[in-house]
Amino acid sequence: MQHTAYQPQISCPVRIERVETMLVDLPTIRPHKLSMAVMNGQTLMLVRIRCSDGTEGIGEGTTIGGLAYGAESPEGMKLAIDTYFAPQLVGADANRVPALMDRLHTAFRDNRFAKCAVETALYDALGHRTGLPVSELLGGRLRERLPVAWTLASGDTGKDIEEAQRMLALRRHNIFKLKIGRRTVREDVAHVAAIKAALGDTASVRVDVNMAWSELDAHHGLAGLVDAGCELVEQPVASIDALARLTGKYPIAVMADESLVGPESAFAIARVAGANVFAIKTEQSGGLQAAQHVAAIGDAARIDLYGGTMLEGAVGSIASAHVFATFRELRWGTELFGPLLLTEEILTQPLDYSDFQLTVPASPGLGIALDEDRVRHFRRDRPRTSVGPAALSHA
Ligand SMILES: O=C(O)C[C@H]1C=CC(=O)O1
Ligand SMILES: [Mn+2]
Repeated sequence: MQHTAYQPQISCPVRIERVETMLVDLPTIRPHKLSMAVMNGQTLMLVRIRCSDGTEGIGEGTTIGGLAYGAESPEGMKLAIDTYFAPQLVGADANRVPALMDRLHTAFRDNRFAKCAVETALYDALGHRTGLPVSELLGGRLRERLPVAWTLASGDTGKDIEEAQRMLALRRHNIFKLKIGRRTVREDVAHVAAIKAALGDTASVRVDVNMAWSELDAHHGLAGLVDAGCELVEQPVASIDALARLTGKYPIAVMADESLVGPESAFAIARVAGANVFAIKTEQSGGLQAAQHVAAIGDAARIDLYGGTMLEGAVGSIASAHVFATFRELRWGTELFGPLLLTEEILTQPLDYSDFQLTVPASPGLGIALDEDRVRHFRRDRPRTSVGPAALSHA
C-alpha cells in the first residue's frame, strides 16, 4: 500500500509581494507619567506583509515618548522598513522566517524594534498559511492565559489609589506597578507606602524607577520600599554593575529592564548576578525568537521571568503574549496592558482581559484582525482637508 506523504503547505515557496507601513496615532485614557516622558498618546507603527498565496501578516513597532525611551522612534522604524528592509524582503520566500530575519540582521545593525515588527508580521502570515497560532510556531505554548499587571502613573497618589481600587473591583488587575523617579526618593517612597497601605494584601505592589536613581539614592530607596511592603523594584539604576551591587542586598526583588536589550546583555547580567528577575520585552530583545533566547538565559541562570511591555497596542501586545506563552516559567506574570491604556479599539474583536488575565488567542497567526476602517481613521497620513457630507459619501 502506498502512503501519501503529508505535504505541509510551506514546502512550496511563497513570495513576499508587498511590505506596507503606516503610523497610527491613538490617545491615552489619561496622561501616563514616567520618569523620562509624559505620554498623552501612543503612536503605533504597523507593518503589513502581503504574500503571493494571498496570506498576509501584521506587526507593530512601538516605543515610549518618541525618542525619550531609546534610540528608535515609530517614524524611524517606518523609514528603516520602507527604505532598507522592504527591498531585502520583496521577492523572498515568506516561509523561511528565521532565514529572512538573519538576512536583515546581517544587512542592518540594531533597529531591534523595527526588526521585531517585521518578524511579527512574517510569523502572523506563516500562521495563516499553516493554520497554527504564532505561539505554536515558536515551539509551543505552555499556557493559555497570562496574568496582567496595571501601571499606576497618573502622578497623583489619590488618583492612583482610586484607579487601583477600580481595577480590583473589575477583576482586571491585582498587580500594580508604580512609576516613580520623578520626585525625591523620600516622596516616592511615601507615595508607594500610601498606595500599598490602601490596597493591603489584595494587591501586589511593585515599582519601576526607569534608571532615575543614583546608586546611593537606590540604597535609601530600596530600604524604604521594603518597609512600604513593595515586593519588586524595576531598574532602579542604569548600570549593570550597580544593579548587581543592589541585588540580594535587600529583601526585595530587583528586576532588569532597560539593561536587558537582547541575549548578549542577558548573558552579561546573568554573569554578574545583576538581577533577580528579567523584564523581557519582545521589541527590546530584538524580536520574538530573540526574546525566547533571553528567556532561556534567564532560566539557565535561575533568574525569574516577567513579560514586559513597551506600551504596545493590540498587535504588539498579542505578539508578546504568544512569546510569553512559550516561557517555561513566568513567576512574576506580565504587564501586557498597553491596549487598555488607549481610548480606541482597532481590532474587530477586542482582546479578552478578564479575571486578572489576558487570553492568548488560539486561532491561526496572531489570532487577531484589524478593524480596517478604524485604522484608516487614525492613520497619520489620512486626508485631513475638511470635506462636506456630499464629498464624504464619495470618499
Ligand atoms: O517598563 C517600562 O519601563 C515601560 C512601560 C511599562 C509599563 C509602563 O507604564 O511603561
Ligand atoms: Mn521598566
